[in-house]
Formats: sequence, structure tokens, C-alpha cells
Amino acid sequence: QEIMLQPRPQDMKVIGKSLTLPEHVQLIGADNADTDAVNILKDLFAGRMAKKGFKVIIGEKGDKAVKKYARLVPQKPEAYYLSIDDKKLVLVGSDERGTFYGMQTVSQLLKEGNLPQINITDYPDVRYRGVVEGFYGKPWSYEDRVSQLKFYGTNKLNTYIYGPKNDPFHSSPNWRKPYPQEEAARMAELVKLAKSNKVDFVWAIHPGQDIRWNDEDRELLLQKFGQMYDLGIRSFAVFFDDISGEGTDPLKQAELLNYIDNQFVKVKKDVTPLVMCPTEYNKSWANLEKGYLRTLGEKLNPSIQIMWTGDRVVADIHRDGMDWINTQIKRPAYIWWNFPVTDYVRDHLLMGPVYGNDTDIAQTMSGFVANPMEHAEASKVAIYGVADYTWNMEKYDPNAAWQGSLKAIMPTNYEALRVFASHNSDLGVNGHKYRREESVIIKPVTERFLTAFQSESAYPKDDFTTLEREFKSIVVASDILLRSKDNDLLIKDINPWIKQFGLLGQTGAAVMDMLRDLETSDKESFKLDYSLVKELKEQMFELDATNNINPWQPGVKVGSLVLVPFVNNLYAQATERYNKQFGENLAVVYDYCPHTLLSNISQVKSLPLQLKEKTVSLSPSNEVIKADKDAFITIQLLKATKLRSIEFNAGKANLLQWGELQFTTDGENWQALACEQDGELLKATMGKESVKAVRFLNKSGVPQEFYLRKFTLGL
Ligand SMILES: CC(=O)N[C@H]1CNC[C@@H](O)[C@@H](O)[C@@H]1O
Repeated sequence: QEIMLQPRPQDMKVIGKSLTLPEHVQLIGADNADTDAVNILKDLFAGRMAKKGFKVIIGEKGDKAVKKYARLVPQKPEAYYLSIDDKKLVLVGSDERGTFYGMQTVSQLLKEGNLPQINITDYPDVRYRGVVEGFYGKPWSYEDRVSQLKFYGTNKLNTYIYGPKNDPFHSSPNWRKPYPQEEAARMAELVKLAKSNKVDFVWAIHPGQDIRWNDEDRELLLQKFGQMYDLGIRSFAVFFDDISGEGTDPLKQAELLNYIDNQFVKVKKDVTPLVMCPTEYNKSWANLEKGYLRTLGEKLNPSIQIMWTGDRVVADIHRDGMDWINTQIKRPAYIWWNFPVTDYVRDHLLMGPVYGNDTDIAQTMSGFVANPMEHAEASKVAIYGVADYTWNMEKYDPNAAWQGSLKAIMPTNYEALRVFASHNSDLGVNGHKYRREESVIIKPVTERFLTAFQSESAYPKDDFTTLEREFKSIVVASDILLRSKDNDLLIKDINPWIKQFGLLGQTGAAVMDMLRDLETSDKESFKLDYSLVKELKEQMFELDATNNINPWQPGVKVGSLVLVPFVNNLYAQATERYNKQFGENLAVVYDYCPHTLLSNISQVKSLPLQLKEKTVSLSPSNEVIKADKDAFITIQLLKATKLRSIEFNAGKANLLQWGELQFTTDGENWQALACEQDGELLKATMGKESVKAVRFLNKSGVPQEFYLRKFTLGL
């Protein structure tokens, strides 16, 4: 049968039928071979070790035991040659990681309890592969990270970059301070675990928001790196992303990084090449006249890796974009891929396939790390895909990897997880305009069905059945997941979304019942099913309002691209049809946001408005907003309304020196709002007028930089 390995090997040939596991195994070369690999080997063949028997020959190129096979190992880092026939198993790594990865492959091959006769020659396409924990929001827990590091070892990922934006000892102002004892000890344990999984634990520092370009801060930074080195860290990064002010100076950044490289990295000798994230970390922000990137490219020591998120903050990676950046920085870029990160769409889960990156660009990059969700286990779906993509890029198959990831994460209930993940993959409307496919199989059926229903023509019966079955399978999947013992960390973490998903399934099924009642002109049943849908929609609203509370994108969204709009539309159409057919007037409830966001700032104009019970808010953004002179951000209401409150927070205390909050009652004439300032928060004192729109205006006549932390109207 087809042997599926993760990641897909570069070259694999089955050379005979599978063998049963040999009774006795004779290890040869184990005392010189990589220890971690030998430990896995001893586990796999526990109880079968003997002086004589099936030979297992293991080692790295240069070891005596594997001398005669050494020429079969590719001359590349982390490569291995694996051959299994009825007499022996030979595993030779080009280095320790190669042997370790080869052993991971052996471990997968033995899963079915037998030994295939096979020849594998394998190596990774991309040098540095893995994850950057680099998101805003709740950092991963210790338990999360333990599970992640083991997952990276299994999936041949060799890099984990520690850089949670909200860790006060990673970022300003406490980057200068050592970790408290307890945290330092946990970090040291993680570093050890990373090592035994052949993962480089890269500790990143994020000093740019308040760094002073002087000797004191420079020495404090080196001191901090020294403390982290003493905890076992042997890989380091410096992030200059999402900052404004003095810290953005490329010459100063380059001087600091070269100093660290020369005085620390090169001196320690056992530290891997330094990694940095630039302030201009994507092409849409590149200011070629200022020459920020060119300065880094020219000044930074050649061994320093420069990270890059692509053509935009959140973007798939393409050949032309790689050629462009590599020319600017005079080295292959180290990709920071902002997927499946959701710190700008926190109410969504991204559990769909990894797709959209070119597959002919492995040679153009030095590394590829994914920025994940704060939901560690759920992020494994994408991380699994990235592991496959970066190991063997040309042959990457998004759907195969996605299916494989679900089985890896939930070995028993992966079918239920597949149903859930297939409908929870898009982000919804967001400031980065990054979207994903969702509900791909059922999408055409919903569109065809809705069109038919609207045009009063009989809808295809089998479409009705398909839809009804889908909603029922959603209810079943939700129930199975809630009780599953496959992965407690996952189920606990995404519990609200699983519950919401079940409610969506019930709602959809009840709407299909409404249609059946129309068909049979069963008025009473229709009213019952209508009430059931109304009740279920209220339960979904309530769950959304009381879970995953946060000041950015609160709530619990599921199936937001296809299923929710479909259910809402069908519910409204069926109710209208009923009212017409029976001369009734059941309320038709639409839950969309009738208000409008207007702005001339490109980073802002695509942000979604969030409508809650009593407020309408602009979704905050993580990045620095660059506002030209006369830039404005307006929330325009459907109709003039007396407002309870107006709040605006731009993360800057000097806001009113250059900006102004204004309101209009008619959409034409604007007046300044009297405000009180509470730290960085502006609160307008409310008049008695009905307000049509509120806007924030940069009236300083010069460009300004600020953060969009809050813009909320109390209705
Ligand atoms: C380099 C980068 O993307 N930095 C920031 C800002 N952009 C994307 C955000 O979602 C953050 O997660 C991320 O840490």
C-alpha cells in the first residue's frame, strides 16, 4: 500500500514486501551515533536487543560503522540515507540532525508494526524551518510549548523562535531585566527539551520601542543575551518590528546587530547565526528613497539573517517578491509567514490547509517560520503543513498535508475534526485583507440552492438532502469533539468554538425544516421551527458575547464565510416566503452591521466594524499606523443617533497636540468634540445632539504615527 511519510521524503523506493518486526536486533554503531536518535531506536526495538540478529547499522558520515554507506548520503545539512532489507536496517546521517530525522522516519514506518523493505534518500529544502511565537495576545503556556517542541522533533522542524509580543521580558521596557527565577528555570527546561528534539530554541528580544542608542543599553542587551546563554540558549534574534521613533534608524540597528554579532555570537563560537526582524518587514512599507532595507543589506554582517513577511504584513510568498527583497538585502530572506496567526482576527480559528506560497522558491530563502495562533494545539494543523512544505517544497500537496495534520492531532476523531476544520478556515473581513477558502465542498451547493430558492423555482431535492446532511454532520462532529479524549489541550482551548459550531449545525438543520414546512404548507410546524431558529440564533449571539472577551476582536465566530451567511439568508427568505404565503408578519432578523467605516489610511480602510448589543467599534490593529496629513478615520452611523459615549485611544498621550475628535449631525458640517484625556484614552463629553458620524482627524499638517487601540461609540 502507498506509504505516506511526514514530511514527504525527497526520494523513496519500496524494494520488497514488508517484514514482521525481527525477534532479535543487533545494534552496530550505536555508541558513536547521535544519542537522541539512538534513544528513539532503543525505544522502538525495546526488548529485542541481542548480540546476534537483524542488524541495525546507525551513524553519521565519518563514523566507522557506516563507512561503506557514507557515499549514499547527500552532501547537505540534515540529510540521511535509510535502507531496510530482510537482513539489515542502515541509517546514515550527514550530521546528527540527519540521523535523528532518519530515525523519525523509521518510527513512522514501524507504526503499522511491520518493517517495509525500502530505500530512502532524504534532506530538507529549506535550512531553517519552524515557528516564531511572535503574536500579540496571551503567550503560549509552558505545557503548550512542551507539546510544540515534541511536535517539531517529530515533523523535522528545527527552529522555534521565542518572541511573544506580550512577554514583558522580551519587549519594552523589561527587555533589560533578567527573567524572574521561576520563569528562567522553566525556560531552561524548554531549551533542554528543544535540544533533545533537535530544535534550535531561538530567544528573541524586542527592544526597539524604547532603546537608546548608547553604550548603556547596548551593554544591557548583551548582558541579557548572556543571561539567556547561561540558561542554555544558543540561538538569538533581535526584532525591530512594530515600533516608531528613534529605534527605527537602520544605521543604528545595523551597528547594534554587528556589535552583537562580533562581540557575542562570534566570541561564544557555539551560537547559531543571529536573526533580525526589520522595521520595514514587508514590501508595502518599504520606503526606497529612505533606503532602510538597502542600508541593512549593505551594513549588516553577511551571516545575519533578515526576516521578511512578504509583499504585505500578511501575505503568501511568491517568487517575484523573493527576488525583490533578496536584491534589497543582498542575502536570501528568512521568511516570517504571518499564518495562522489570528491576533488581528481573534474571534476566528484558522484550521484550513497551508496553501498559496509558491513551491519553486526554496533556494531563495534561508528560513521559513510560521507565526501561529495563540491557540497552540489548533495551530498544529498549519505547522504540520509548513513542515511538509519547507522539507520538500516541489512535491508539497496542501490537501494531503491538511488531512495528515488532522490525523496527527486527533488520531481517533480526526473525521469530526475534519468537519470542524473545513468550516473554520477563513478570517472574516480584516485590516490585512488576507482571506482563506472555507467550506469548499458545500459552497457551490449553498449558492445553487439559494439562487433556486430565491427564484421560486423548485430547488434540487438532492441539494436539500446534501445540505441537511451537512448540518447534521456538524452537530455530530461538535458532540464528538466535545467528548473526545484524543487531545485534551486542543478541546479545552477551542471549546467555545466547538460549542458554537454545534449551535450552527442545529440552526442550519432547523432552517431546512422551515423549508420543508413551507413545502407541506404546515403553518404550525413552520412557526415552531422559526421559533427554534430564533432561539438558537440568540444562543449563538449569547455565546459570542460571553466567550473570548478581549479588547481587539472579542467573540466566537464559526463558518463565517459560507455557512453563517447562507443560514441567515435562507432563514430570512423562508420567513418572507411564509409571510407572503400566509399573510403573516413574522419578524425577519438580519444580524449585519448597518454602520460604515470611512478612512483615507490604507492600513485602516479595510478594518471591520464590530457591532455589539450597545456599541459599534473599529477593530484595533497591532501595527504602527502611518497617517499622512489630513488623514481621517470616520465611523458613520446608519442614521443620526444620540450617543452614550465616544472613546478613542491611539496609544499616544500627546494625541490632542496633532489630532482632533469631531462629530457631525448632518454628514457635512464637523465640530470638535470636547474631550477629557485619561492616559492615552480620549473620552468625549457627550452633548445632546443626535450624531450622524464621528471622526478622528490628523490636523497637524504633517504625517503622524500612532496605534489604533480603540475607537468605540456607545449607542
Ligand atoms: C513581523 C510581524 O509581522 N510583526 C507583527 C505585526 N504583524 C503581524 C501581527 O499579527 C503580529 O503577530 C506580528 O508580531
